[in-house]
Amino acid sequence: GTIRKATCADGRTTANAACCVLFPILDDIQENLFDGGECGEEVHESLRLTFHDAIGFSPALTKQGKFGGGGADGSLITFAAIETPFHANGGIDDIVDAQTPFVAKHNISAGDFIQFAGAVGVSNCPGAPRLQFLLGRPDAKQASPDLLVPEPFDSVTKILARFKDAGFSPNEVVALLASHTIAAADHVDETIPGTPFDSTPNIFDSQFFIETQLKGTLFPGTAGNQGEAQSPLGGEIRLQSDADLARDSRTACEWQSFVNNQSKLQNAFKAAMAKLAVTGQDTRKLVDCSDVIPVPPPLAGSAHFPAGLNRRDVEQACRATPFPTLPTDPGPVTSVPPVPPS
Ligand code: HEM
Ligand SMILES: [Ca+2]
Ligand SMILES: [Mn+2]
Repeated sequence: GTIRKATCADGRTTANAACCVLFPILDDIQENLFDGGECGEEVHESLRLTFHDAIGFSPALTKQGKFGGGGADGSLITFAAIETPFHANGGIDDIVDAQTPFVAKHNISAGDFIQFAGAVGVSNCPGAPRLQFLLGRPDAKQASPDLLVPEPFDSVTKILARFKDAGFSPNEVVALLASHTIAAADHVDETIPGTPFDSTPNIFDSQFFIETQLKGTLFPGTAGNQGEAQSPLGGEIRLQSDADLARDSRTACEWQSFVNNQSKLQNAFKAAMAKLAVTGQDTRKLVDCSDVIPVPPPLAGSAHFPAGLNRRDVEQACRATPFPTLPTDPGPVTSVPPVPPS
């Protein structure tokens, strides 16, 4: 049949007239939440929020006759008073507080807003895929139960079991963790807020998968923090869970496969995020508004070992395939600067 496009009030077009409501929200959040279209702190936190909202979904609990959570239903905003104090949600109150006025101001459910803001935010990051966005999640009726969000001190077995319960395979877990390429931690080591997980926290590249495979040699701040492992670079922080997933036989080869393979990285993250964003939702009732999401800028830079490090620093964990050959960044060993708060 003919593809009929809707022309919205401001002249922009989208596949479905129901999606027109999103353009004013897009403009508002780009300007007033993401500081004019940056891939910075608010984008990183908005992406983390898509996960913490969606993963509140447990068919295993439902089977026991308990409420298993509504998944990507906006409960983290609607029932913020209950969910933000959960231990694994540490620090999430910042972005919940920042997003709540936008939900109130626009005619959109909290569940839709969280996933829309995540998809728009990711589009500001060079090298990212253009994420899918479906519109129409109903309001959450109940808060998520506690203990469904993975912790950085959980074992690989526990993490994979939690994701399996929510519907995700080990390969999908690894793909979702590409999110940590545009990420920093404020609360793992409270003395060094804004410390990134890779050397390029504003670029959606494979440096996270390279740098997590390097031998850990230092703590960027204090030692002894729960859920932290040694990192290979000053100014960079490593989660115990990321260190373990990079080295576990169930996940190591998939982890390594993203190194210097931008198209696989983009496709796998896009597919896994499409699934995450509708966790617990009836997709037959949602409208595809993906064409409202901006096209991300292309990748800037290419895969490399950070200055001073090379393949001898790799802790090879995938037995099937050798680590890809990469150049070392020229120049003296440097320390990664923090993600500025804004
Ligand atoms: C094994 C699963 C995971 C664990 C244990 C985990 C743990 C963490 C921790 C501890 C932080 C630091 C929070 C802080 O101190 O500020 C963090 C940050 C982040 N996480 Fe994860 N995470 C996991 C999976 C995911 C997934 C699936 C996504 C998204 C799809 C995600 C997106 C992010 C982002 C974007 C940040 C950075 C937030 C910021 O820069 O403010 N994480 N994660
Ligand atoms: Ca990066
Ligand atoms: Mn942060």
